[in-house]
Amino acid sequence: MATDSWALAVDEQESTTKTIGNLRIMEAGDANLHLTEDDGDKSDEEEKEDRATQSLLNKLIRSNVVNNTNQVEVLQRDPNSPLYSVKTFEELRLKPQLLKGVYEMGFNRPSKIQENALPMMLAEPPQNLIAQSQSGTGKTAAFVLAMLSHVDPSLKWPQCLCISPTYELALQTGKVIEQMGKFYPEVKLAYAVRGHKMERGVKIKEQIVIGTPGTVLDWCVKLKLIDPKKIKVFVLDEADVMIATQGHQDQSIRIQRMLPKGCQMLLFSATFEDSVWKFAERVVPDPNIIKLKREEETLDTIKQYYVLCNSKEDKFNALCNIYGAITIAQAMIFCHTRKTANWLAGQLSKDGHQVALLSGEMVVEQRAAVIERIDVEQVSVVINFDLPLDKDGNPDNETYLHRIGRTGRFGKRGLAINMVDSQRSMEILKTYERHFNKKIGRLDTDDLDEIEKIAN
Ligand SMILES: Nc1ncnc2c1ncn2[C@@H]1O[C@H](COP(=O)(O)OP(=O)(O)OP(=O)(O)O)[C@@H](O)[C@H]1O
Repeated sequence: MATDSWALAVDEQESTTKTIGNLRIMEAGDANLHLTEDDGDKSDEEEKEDRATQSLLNKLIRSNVVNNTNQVEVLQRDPNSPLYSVKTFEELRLKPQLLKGVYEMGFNRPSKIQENALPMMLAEPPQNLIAQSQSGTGKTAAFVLAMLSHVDPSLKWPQCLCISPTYELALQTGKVIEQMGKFYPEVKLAYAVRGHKMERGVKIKEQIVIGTPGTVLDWCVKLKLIDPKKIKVFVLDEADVMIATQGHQDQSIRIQRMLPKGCQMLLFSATFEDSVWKFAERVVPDPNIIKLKREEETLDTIKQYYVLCNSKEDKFNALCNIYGAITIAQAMIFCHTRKTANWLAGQLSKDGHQVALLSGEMVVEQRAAVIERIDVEQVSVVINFDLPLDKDGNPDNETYLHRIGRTGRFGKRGLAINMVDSQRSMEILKTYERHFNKKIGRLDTDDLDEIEKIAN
């Protein structure tokens, strides 16, 4: 990212982020059409698993930092100490090889959360920190930089320990460490994750260890590969996802208890409900706290319409008419069930469209592969083949917002079309209209001139 595009470009990320749980896309080749399906009921277990999956998918589709215009809230442990914030990476006096790594990653200046978090994390003596900000705001990059800054490469034992809720998330963070530390090859990284079989008592020489709580605990206690007393920086990432997984909370606290006094404790979370907060306070004593409120999205740059239909065939015809009348770079289509999504994908493919399907039945790797091939910036039209509903069948404003929010980015005007197939769905549409206080006009898809007009 040679320009400041990261700062402009990314209000989209959170919307993508949020919706990924029920965003299921279909794909073939360089598809220009994505079909998504939201499956209704989920058990608690599935919900939990979804959180980690969602978090991983967010990371995979993101290439930019989320721009957030809200003010950062900083609560200092010692309110009398001066509050430092930086506008450049130079001000942090990083090791040259790390600064080079940062620039090589395309970072021109610290993100909003980094402006405050980095000086705190790099201060001497080390300060503890609890930081909360939505996904994509630069938390991972911040703590990776802090870990890399604190290690002494001449010492051949673990000095920084980072725990993540899942194997895949740990690998993703590991990748960031490797990228940022590209010009600092003396610093080595070990992965304490399942499948990485180690022999008892063989000491780990790598200075940074990243892993999941269970394996890290084993490496510290059972196998004695890590001496927890020598850890200088402890990072607990994705605290909200962490506590959603059975057992992780206790394991994390057990690890934290073994660390020496004076070890820097850092905890990060995308959300901050009470349970996360209670957990954070147990893990991080005397913390500084940094919070960045989530950016609220608006639908101001998006033109919204509805189309009256009687059946799914009718909806399909309407869709074909829309495609016939306007040029659509990429569309995202949301269906309520897998069955509808499959059926529609078949119909559209027959009609010569390139279609990509993301569905609940796909495993995370498949979904990730699909997502990586989709260019969210090219999405100019969002179609609710079925209106979003919560699991009780009621309107779901947040999902509506996040679906529609995928279009109309980067100053372009976006287009959102809702298919309405019953009195009930009309009522639901009206509630969306009232909630967002934005008119949703009727579109007659039999009138090609009219469709052409809305695209201008
Ligand atoms: N200062 C920066 N300038 C430009 N890009 C940045 C900056 N900091 C981070 N990024 C990029 O922004 C994206 C999000 O950053 P990061 O992963 O650190 O966010 P996060 O808050 O940890 O979110 P998540 O937990 O979902 O990963 C990444 O692609 C990262 O490379």
